[in-house]
Amino acid sequence: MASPEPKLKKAKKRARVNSDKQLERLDSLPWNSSLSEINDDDAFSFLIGSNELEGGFLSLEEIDEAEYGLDIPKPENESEEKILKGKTKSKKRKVNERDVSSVAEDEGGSEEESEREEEEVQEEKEVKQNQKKKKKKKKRSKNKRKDNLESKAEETAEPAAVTAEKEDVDESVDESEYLTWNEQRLHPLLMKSIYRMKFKDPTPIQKACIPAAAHQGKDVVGAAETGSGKTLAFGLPILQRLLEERDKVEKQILEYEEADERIDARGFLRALIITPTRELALQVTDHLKEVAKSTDFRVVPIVGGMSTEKQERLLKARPEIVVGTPGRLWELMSGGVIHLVELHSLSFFVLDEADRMIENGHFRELQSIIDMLPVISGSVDAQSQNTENCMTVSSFQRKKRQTFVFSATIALSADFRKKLKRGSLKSKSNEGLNSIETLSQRAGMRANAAIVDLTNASILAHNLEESFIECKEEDKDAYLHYILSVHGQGRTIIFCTSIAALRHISSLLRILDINVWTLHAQMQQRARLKAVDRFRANEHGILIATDVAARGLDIPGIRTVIHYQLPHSAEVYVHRSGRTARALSDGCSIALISPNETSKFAGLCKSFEKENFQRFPIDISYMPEVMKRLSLARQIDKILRKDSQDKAKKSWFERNAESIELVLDDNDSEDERVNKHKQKKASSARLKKLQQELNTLLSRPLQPKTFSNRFLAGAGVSPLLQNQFEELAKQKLGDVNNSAQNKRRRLVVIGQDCVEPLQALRSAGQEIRQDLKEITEKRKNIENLRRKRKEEKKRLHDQRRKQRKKLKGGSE
Ligand SMILES: Nc1ncnc2c1ncn2[C@@H]1O[C@H](COP(=O)(O)OP(=O)(O)OP(=O)(O)O)[C@@H](O)[C@H]1O
Repeated sequence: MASPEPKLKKAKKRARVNSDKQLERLDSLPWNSSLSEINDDDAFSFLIGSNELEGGFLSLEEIDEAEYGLDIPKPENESEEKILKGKTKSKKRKVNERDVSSVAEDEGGSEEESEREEEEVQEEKEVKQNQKKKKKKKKRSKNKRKDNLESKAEETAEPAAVTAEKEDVDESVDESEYLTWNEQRLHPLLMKSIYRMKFKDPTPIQKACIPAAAHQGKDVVGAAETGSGKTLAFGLPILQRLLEERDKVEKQILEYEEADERIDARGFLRALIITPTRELALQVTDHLKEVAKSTDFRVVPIVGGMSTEKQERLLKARPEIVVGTPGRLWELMSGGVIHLVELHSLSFFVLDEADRMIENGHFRELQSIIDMLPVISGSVDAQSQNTENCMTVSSFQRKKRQTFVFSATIALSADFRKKLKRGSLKSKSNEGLNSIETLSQRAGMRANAAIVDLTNASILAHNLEESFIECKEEDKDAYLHYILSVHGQGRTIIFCTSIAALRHISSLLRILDINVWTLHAQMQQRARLKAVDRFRANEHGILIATDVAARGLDIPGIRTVIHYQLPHSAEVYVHRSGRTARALSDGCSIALISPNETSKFAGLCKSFEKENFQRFPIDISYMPEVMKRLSLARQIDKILRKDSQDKAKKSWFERNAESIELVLDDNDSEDERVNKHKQKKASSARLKKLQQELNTLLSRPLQPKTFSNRFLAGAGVSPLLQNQFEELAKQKLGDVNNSAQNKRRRLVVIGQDCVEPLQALRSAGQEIRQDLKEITEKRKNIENLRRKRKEEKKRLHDQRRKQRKKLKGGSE
């Protein structure tokens, strides 16, 4: 056996090499193994003081130092290891050393040895003096921190809501209004944010997820209706545990007096949150930033459509929480961006809107990202992999990490609800790779994950009133115009399935002097964000969007969602409709259903287990006027479209000619040129005339056909309508030529006190509630009738032909 002295010296030397920055850094990590000595049985006990924690944090043994480029000296025996555990134990260490050297003395050491000892004592003195100097310097800041921590320690004994850092909390906050948060035992800094955001109670999904995720360290599969606060259901546990970790480390410094001050849990990627759309990633980032405002944790979005260089710069600052879309994340990961590749520090992996992730266009990149994650011990996937592959998965790779999988519509995916009820996500071997279960397992979801399904049978938000309008395809524009002009209150989103339809209606509505913003995937990211921002800023804004806006977009005050075209799946319908009736508010959705969408609609109703939807009430007396305006708008649109197509065609020719240095000859004959000129003039005159006509119509309120001026002074005219007419009188209607000004004035509406669609729907009552079975039945009957008529027609036709043939044959 080697004598203890040389080893001791070696170790001491190493301990003195605290100028080695990397080592210092590792020492200061919150998962420093020295901390786990507090309770040897439970490496995490120092974090939460109990054994209930099942994962989420790393201990030093779990880090692959080589991956961090850290050259960490290997301890040769236990005593040495203790010394290496840093300055925090220098006091203990000195006692040990003295013991060891006294043993050496007893054993009778040589002169050389005693010289060495003298040297060591001298060195020790020097170190001591330095430390004393440092100590004085540090004392003041330490005392300050001690005060903070002591007060925090006292606070943790009390419920969080009562004890939130009082000095920082706005005095006007009445904490008694937030008592329901007590059970969640959230960190005072998080409670501070909750007070600021005025969230009086946790939502049901938050109530269910926070204890499991934050206090028991469990993985979570969460399903709850749209707008139910799922972001914070995973966001709060992440921040809670990062804060707990930070506090424990700080407490640790206090306990070990000479501990190194440079405790910095920052600088490692701790949480990676993946969302299917850029807007959602940005929104989740903002939401988490808002909650993390009082902490020093950084949240950064990594999404496509924005400068990669800028995002790389953001990542160089090593934020703890990254929220991103699969495409850009994978681009940076595969490009070797260090912060995204060093995933051994990752404690949380979140799939928001998980069911969307497994659809085409996301899955491949997501799978690649998941394959980059270190394998977790205890995960369903690891269990199966270990048996097959135990030689290749080394122990350091098996990390503790929590996986959260959330969506409003998880339960709609095949058999998922059954599995949720069974309480197991284990997939059958024959299931496709792109199922949520397989994905979750690959991401390291453990078998004992908490499964929280709070969705009701219909999956739809409970504050949502749903309705539909049955109409011909070509009448959809008229009904849309009706809803926006007669009711147009609050923010409205109109969803289209195709970009062509989006362009068509946005153009028509703009001609009808209705201000709209658009949002679709072919737009530049900057324009997309601008559209959302402007929509958000306008109380009565109208956004026409494709399904890029269907998921997650959280804009308060959206009162109405209109499905101009039905989506391809029930999930998308739920998410689209879920842009309204969020959190504590209500809202309504209106689906415009053309004859060839009826069976799709019936299918939707079936998946939501809904027998009946309400028919949206229409006052048909407005329709003649609506149609008149619409017809003018369509004509204008046609002319404008043709004009812009001609221009585009012309400029295309010119551009191409230019690129091959061709001088374009005007081949048209004189007659043709004159003709073209005449046509152009006629079309612009017609355009002007149509615009004038439309402006005249738009300059007065939309009137029902039966409306008569003699009712103006009488009862039955609402104050609002009265007001509008009075204003109209002032405006001098004759001045219709001043169209630009008129446009800005935008006097829409209204004969119904401008009731918003939800109100109209509610006040229309039960009478219009329509049994869907009845609708389908009716439609079937109509189709049968049509078929019979067709058959009859054919039969008659054949009969006549036969007769003619007969007659012909007879005459011959
Ligand atoms: N405890 C709470 N009390 C009141 N409002 C809350 C609470 N928690 C979150 N909210 C608010 O509710 C809104 C919806 O939250 P969030 O976007 O997280 O819903 P979601 O369940 O993720 O919806 P979706 O499924 O559509 O993505 C947000 O504006 C959020 O600020």
